[in-house]
Amino acid sequence: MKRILGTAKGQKTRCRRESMLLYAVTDRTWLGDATLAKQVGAAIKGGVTFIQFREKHLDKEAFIREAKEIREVCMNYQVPFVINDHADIAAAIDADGVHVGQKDIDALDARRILGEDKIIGVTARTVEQALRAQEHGADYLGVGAVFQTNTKADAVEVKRDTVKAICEAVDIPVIAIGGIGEDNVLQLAGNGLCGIAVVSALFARPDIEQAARNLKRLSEKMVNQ
Ligand SMILES: Cc1ncc(COP(=O)(O)OP(=O)(O)O)c(N)n1
Ligand SMILES: Cc1nc(C(=O)O)sc1CCOP(=O)(O)O
Repeated sequence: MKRILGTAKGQKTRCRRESMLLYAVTDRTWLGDATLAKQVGAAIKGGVTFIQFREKHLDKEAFIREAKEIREVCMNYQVPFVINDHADIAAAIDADGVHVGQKDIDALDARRILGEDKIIGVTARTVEQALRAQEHGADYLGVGAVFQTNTKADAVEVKRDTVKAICEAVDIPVIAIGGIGEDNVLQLAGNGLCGIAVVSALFARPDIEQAARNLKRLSEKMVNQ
């Protein structure tokens, strides 16, 4: 199947702004009897535009097996698929890219591992981190936590002024993450964000497809307000 993300060298089309509108980060906490592939499928059907596979408690073998399964789902729907933290695994399974934090490998090293065509996302919590990530070849930034969250134990709050300053400082797309839900997404309007990244507002919900539909509509409104 044709990949949507294959680009000529140097072209900045690895990561389209529209793809950043509703970014879903996986989490098995609320799986129940479902499979993650099924949940991700429902999220995409509802309008999710980007998937990050983030699984902190799987051993390497299970991680790779599951990541390959989710990659297939994303390929079928032509939705970008990145792996959290592990650039080597992203390369090994031909994911569309990797998302790395400030405690992970640098974007420069991720680029060396993955090559020119892959997406590299970086977490930034200050303007300095954002500018360095952009200089080092990041394709987009995740900024958070913009609200209180129970999903990431070591999340650190990022103030709204900082979100805005980061969006103004860089040219690459910036998305917000952390505690975002239908009730507060519109509070993020006016900061220059390209979209939102969510975990529990999708995967903890009984109807993931409907939750995605609601969040997509609100995210579009937030970005355009
Ligand atoms: C889109 C997005 N933004 C931020 C993060 C957080 O990354 P990081 O700081 O590396 O923390 P962990 O995800 O590894 O706990 C993210 N994953 N995605
Ligand atoms: C993966 C992640 N990173 C964060 C950060 O602040 O960098 S917060 C977070 C979890 C976001 O989960 P929820 O949408 O359920 O609040």
